[in-house]
Amino acid sequence: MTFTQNFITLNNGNKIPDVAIVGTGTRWYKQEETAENFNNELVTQIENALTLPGIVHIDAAEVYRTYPEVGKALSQSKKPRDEIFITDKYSTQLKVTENPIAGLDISLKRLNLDYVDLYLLHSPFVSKEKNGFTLEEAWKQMETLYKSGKAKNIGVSNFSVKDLEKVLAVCEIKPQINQIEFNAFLQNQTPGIVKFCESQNIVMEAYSPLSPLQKRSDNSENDPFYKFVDKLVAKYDKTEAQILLRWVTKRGIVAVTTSSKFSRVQEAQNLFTFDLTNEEVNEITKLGLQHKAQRLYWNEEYDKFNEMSQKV
Ligand SMILES: NC(=O)C1=CN([C@@H]2O[C@H](COP(=O)(O)OP(=O)(O)OC[C@H]3O[C@@H](n4cnc5c(N)ncnc54)[C@H](OP(=O)(O)O)[C@@H]3O)[C@@H](O)[C@H]2O)C=CC1
Repeated sequence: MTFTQNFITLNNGNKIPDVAIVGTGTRWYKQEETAENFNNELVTQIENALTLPGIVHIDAAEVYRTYPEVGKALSQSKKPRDEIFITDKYSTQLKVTENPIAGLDISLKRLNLDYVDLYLLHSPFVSKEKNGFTLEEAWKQMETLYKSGKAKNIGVSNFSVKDLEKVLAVCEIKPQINQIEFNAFLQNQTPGIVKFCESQNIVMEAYSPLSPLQKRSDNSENDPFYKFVDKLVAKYDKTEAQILLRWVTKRGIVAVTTSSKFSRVQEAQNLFTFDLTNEEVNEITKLGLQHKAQRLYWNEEYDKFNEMSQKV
């Protein structure tokens, strides 16, 4: 079987692989980085992912404390650098390094890289009092990194319309990406964000794309959403996860997933061996919207939007 991979073109003309197959947050995330909690399982998972065909997209962040594992796996891989797409994020919420410019310099050294493919501000929760710089100043630093070539693309994460408007008002380089929580049970992390990003040509990345599988009610077998997904599983001979990831990509959004099982990492990289019809995509959207919002991250900040998150 020939391998195919899909890409989305960003607003600067660069391309991004449609799925990130190893997110190094969530199940791999650590509170602190010590020799004792070095995770060999994660190294193996990334090493295995790097043997897969095509460009392998890895999602990292300074706050995940996984640079030692990512760095080790990269150093042992024979995959050429231009077949690896590395995303990294500057931690705005919890101070790890002084500012984005200092942060990326440190992570490049630690990962033994000359550049990352995508650098994101991890959240919009930045203030002069807490961080020593404003959101607008943080974005200016991101632009400096872009111009220096240390970040081939730059973007943001968990940004609302209001946050993006602040950046758009001062930017010379528009964010290429907004990485948000997105899945059938949470179709707008914050009010109107999906349509706004589409109108601004800012590509979205969906973390927690498999939320409907991660957290499932006891009587889900009678639920029309899962019944429809199972019908597609039988029709295409794919897993539930592949159906839901493919739906995200059919919505024009990059899926950011992860797994402790290599078979699932492989399934995610082999996502483009089938297609969903427009009717099927619309039906998943519609049945998903009938669910109440299921938000797994940034609850304190965004639970207030739960009702609006399932209105598009
Ligand atoms: N910018 C941000 O603020 C955030 C970014 N992220 C990024 O996104 C990445 C992915 O997020 P995450 O929420 O983990 O992504 P997913 O929604 O893809 O969930 C992955 C989890 O789903 C499980 N899973 C996979 N297939 C199935 C299945 N068929 N049934 C049940 N469970 C299944 C996996 O378990 P198993 O290991 O058993 O396969 C794994 O623990 C993170 O690692 C991080 O890099 C995440 C959160 C916030």
